[in-house]
Amino acid sequence: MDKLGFIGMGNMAQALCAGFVNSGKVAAGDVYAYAPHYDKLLGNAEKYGFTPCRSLSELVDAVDTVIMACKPYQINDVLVEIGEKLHGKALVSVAAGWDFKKYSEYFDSSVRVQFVMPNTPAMVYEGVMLFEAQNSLEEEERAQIKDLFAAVGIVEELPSNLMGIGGAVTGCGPAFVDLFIEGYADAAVKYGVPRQTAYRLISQMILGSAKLQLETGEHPGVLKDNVCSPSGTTICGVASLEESGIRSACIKSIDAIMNKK
Ligand SMILES: NC(=O)C1=CN([C@@H]2O[C@H](COP(=O)(O)OP(=O)(O)OC[C@H]3O[C@@H](n4cnc5c(N)ncnc54)[C@H](O)[C@@H]3O)[C@@H](O)[C@H]2O)C=CC1
Ligand SMILES: O=C(O)[C@@H]1CCC=N1
Repeated sequence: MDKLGFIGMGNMAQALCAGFVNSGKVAAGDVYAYAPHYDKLLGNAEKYGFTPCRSLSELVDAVDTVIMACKPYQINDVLVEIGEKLHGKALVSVAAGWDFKKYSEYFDSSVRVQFVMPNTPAMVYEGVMLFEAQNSLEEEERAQIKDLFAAVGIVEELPSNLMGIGGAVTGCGPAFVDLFIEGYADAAVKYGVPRQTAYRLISQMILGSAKLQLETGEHPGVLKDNVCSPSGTTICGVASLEESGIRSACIKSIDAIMNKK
């Protein structure tokens, strides 16, 4: 993989591009991007150092590996326009729902396809990069692409049938955690903590709690029990969250994604 081209330069593409370039895995000069609003693309090109392209065709001609990072509903039109040009290239798609099977309806094996479900913490190298096991990349090329994505987070391989639920939890999940940060910051502000201090304290608390679970491998219930002193304050908060059905709310949020038409 010498040159990398993004189709779409929105939130997810920017997180990946920033992570890839800042980690030193790819030189900014080897990254290209196309998005329909050229002025906006130019602004991002200045910010991240990639080369902006005026058309999809110009982008595909310039690169060896294409990262499909526009909205899922836009992909059909993109493929109608430049599908033929993708023959002989590697196509890494991060669009929800566009898995290997779906691309097989459009391409024969001359387009080498890999579906990856990333998440926005890639921007700070703390992402989760889910690789669909079924793919048609060449072995060495896949190892290189995995290595690239490993620069922005952990890489996990999942069978096709688990990519949907995996992506629901890790791809959408950052937004749910952000709601949690916002909610607890509002509570802290209510009791007098300045807002920016509140965000700093709460985000670090979440980061630390996640790290503690990852590094100890402890069951979350055990870690929760370690915070709840008998007759203490935490157990009162836990009881209140249980009354609000916190775990059920989490499960229902994923049901809502899985049942989306
Ligand atoms: N935002 C996230 O956290 C995650 C997003 N994804 C996937 O990434 C993809 C992009 O999502 P976001 O970055 O959030 O969306 P976004 O709306 O921020 O970005 C979409 C980009 O596509 C461009 N675009 C629009 N029409 C186009 C066309 N016809 N041809 C080429 N580019 C076009 C837009 O100008 C924009 O740059 C989606 O398919 C989504 O499923 C996957 C995992 C996480
Ligand atoms: O909301 C979305 O459609 C995308 C897919 C995963 C995260 N964001």
